[in-house]
Amino acid sequence: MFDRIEEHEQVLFCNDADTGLKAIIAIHNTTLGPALGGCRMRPYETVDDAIEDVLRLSKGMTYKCAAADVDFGGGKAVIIGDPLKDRTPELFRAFGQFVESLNGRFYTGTDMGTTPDNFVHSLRESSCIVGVPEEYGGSGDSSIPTAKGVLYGIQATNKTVFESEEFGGRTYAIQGLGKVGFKVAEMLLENGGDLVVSDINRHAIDRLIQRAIELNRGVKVVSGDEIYEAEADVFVPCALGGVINDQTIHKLKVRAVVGSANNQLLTTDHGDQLNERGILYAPDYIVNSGGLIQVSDELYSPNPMRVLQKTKAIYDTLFTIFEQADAHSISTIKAANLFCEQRIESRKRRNSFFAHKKPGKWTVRS
Ligand SMILES: NC(=O)C1=CN([C@@H]2O[C@H](COP(=O)(O)OP(=O)(O)OC[C@H]3O[C@@H](n4cnc5c(N)ncnc54)[C@H](O)[C@@H]3O)[C@@H](O)[C@H]2O)C=CC1
Ligand SMILES: O=C(O)CCC(=O)C(=O)O
Repeated sequence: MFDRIEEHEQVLFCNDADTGLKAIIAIHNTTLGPALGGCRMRPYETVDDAIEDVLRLSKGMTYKCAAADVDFGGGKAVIIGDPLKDRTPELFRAFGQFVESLNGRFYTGTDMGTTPDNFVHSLRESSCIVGVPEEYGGSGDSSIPTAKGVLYGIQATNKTVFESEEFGGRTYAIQGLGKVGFKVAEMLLENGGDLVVSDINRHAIDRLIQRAIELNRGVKVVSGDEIYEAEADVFVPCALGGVINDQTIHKLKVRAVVGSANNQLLTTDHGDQLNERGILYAPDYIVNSGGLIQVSDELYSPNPMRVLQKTKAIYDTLFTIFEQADAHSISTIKAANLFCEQRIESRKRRNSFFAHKKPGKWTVRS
């Protein structure tokens, strides 16, 4: 196990027989601050799959925090269970108790399979819960800034590939129409984009079709694997990770990949392969950092305008990464990783300098 967790600082297995909670919390790196990352719920086939997912996701958060320049480090949690059946208040309370046991080393909120309402129950047990509804003192649904960030990412990518940041006149293949994907799809439709979409949940598809009718637009629905070979300009993965892999990469007909899904590339090599195929990859953890930007901003008094301003920076950060990749003839994911690793390294000195006791620095809610 120690070989497997490599550079991760801590992995906590949480087991509560009464509520059926089986969760894993992984803290990857706390150089920049306490770990922060959402909690995913999935009916993982094996515990091994859950471990793999939480290790990859928490590492991604370390890079995401560095890219977004926030005072948090990388962590993430996964709950092994079916979001359609197992999301009981008791289970989320038990989860909150485990989060609290980490004594401020880990902050969490929503991710795939969970909603802000679920964490209202965790909040009864822990002060380290972010992104709960405004009426509970949180910053609310973090998928809203995440989706806006994806739109900024698409603009920057369109400008680089098509020399115009306009959304209209282009076709987007969106995989996953959940909290983030639906909002992205809706905004693209509103701005003249054409859509090819897929989701394993029929209800999610029907909801988008309904919205398209309201907007006097149409959407093309494809099933499962067909999304990879869709005739589109941009692939927008908004569901699971690892979707750019040996089986899918040769199917892509798009000129760019920009989406919210965490860990879209199965390996860094797949970033090189996209590069070789002339497909511009906008690194996931930069594009999807809007939610992190919002929840990390809970350190300060609420200000949605400030969050929007910080989310807009995704556009500029992407240009910096595209330029660095170009200048050094490396893939965009390698350029992004280097950018983040240098930022973490430069902060080590700052964070090791003892100034004075700052009890409030990471107090999200007193
Ligand atoms: N919620 C947020 O603010 C953030 C989400 N992300 C990432 O974005 C992705 C989506 O997150 P959410 O929208 O919050 O999740 P969600 O659980 O609300 O939605 C996911 C959607 O993907 C669909 N889906 C699952 N497997 C699929 C497949 N094989 N093909 C097509 N559709 C499939 C589900 O049916 C669901 O509609 C995840 O990878 C998540 O980690 C990243 C940053 C922040
Ligand atoms: O969006 C959130 O609530 C936290 C950030 C996160 O987990 C993510 O960006 O994947």
